[in-house]
Amino acid sequence: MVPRALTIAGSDSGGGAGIQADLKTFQELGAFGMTALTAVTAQNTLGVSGVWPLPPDAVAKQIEAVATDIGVDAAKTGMLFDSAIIEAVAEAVRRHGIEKLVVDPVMIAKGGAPLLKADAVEALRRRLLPQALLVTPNIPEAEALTGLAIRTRADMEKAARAIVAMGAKAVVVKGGHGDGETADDLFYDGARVEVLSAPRVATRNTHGTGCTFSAAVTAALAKGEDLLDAVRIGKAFITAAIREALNLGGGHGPTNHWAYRTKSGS
Ligand SMILES: Nc1ncnc2c1ncn2[C@@H]1O[C@H](COP(=O)(O)OP(=O)(O)OP(=O)(O)O)[C@@H](O)[C@H]1O
Ligand SMILES: Cc1ncc(CO)c(N)n1
Repeated sequence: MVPRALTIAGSDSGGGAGIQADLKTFQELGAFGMTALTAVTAQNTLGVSGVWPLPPDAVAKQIEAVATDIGVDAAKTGMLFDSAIIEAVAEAVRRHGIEKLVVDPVMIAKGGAPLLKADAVEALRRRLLPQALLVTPNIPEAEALTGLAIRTRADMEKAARAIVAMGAKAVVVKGGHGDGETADDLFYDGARVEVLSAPRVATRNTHGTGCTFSAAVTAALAKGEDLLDAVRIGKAFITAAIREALNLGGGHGPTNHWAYRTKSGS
């Protein structure tokens, strides 16, 4: 069987984040990629200059079109923009029985542009998290979801436990925004805590790191990996992509989506 992976996310014209990052990652990992577009952004490495959301019905219809014909082994969500789109996605995921769902709770782009309305955090928490196999917040997103301040490893774990208590089966709180020697992510599935660690790369080319990581986990899940193995594959994929970053644009450049394939083992 061909592994089938769906991304429900926004378009990044710059190609480093959003559905573009997701499709490239799916392809690199040998999963057949499909998309349900939530919004179009005009964006490059310097920032976001425009956002045009799609009607919630258009998002639901895209999910229905692919789920009822091609089938979905695993799906991820990225930029969802507002609570009406979140409601439509939550309902479509439930109706089509998509069980391997990775929720990347995208809120703010690297340059500070909002990709989710402030009043939609509640809808994310109430409607989508209970359906998630995995939620992948960065530290500011974990703080917004839980209301906790996160400074230490113990704080990351406390937030992870709170997110699982909201109904998600598992969570990875990503430590990319820290400043230590290593970029450490904390995994919790209601039973065990695992820290995934990689050397921190000194670079500003980190546009789309979160999208790429969650897409790699989704592709691995579509291929039948179990959850913690899929998260480890995601970590290896993003670490290679950051280490071999492409120096494109004048701001936060994209990661290198082919590095895991071409550089692994080196
Ligand atoms: N400089 C870095 N060196 C190594 N790993 C990093 C670095 N920055 C981020 N990572 C890793 O990349 C993954 C994505 O984490 P990050 O916190 O950057 O996501 P994010 O903020 O959601 O990204 P974005 O919003 O730009 O898509 C995590 O595994 C994190 O540890
Ligand atoms: C469309 C889109 N989704 C997600 C992110 C977060 O990196 C972004 N910058 N743009």
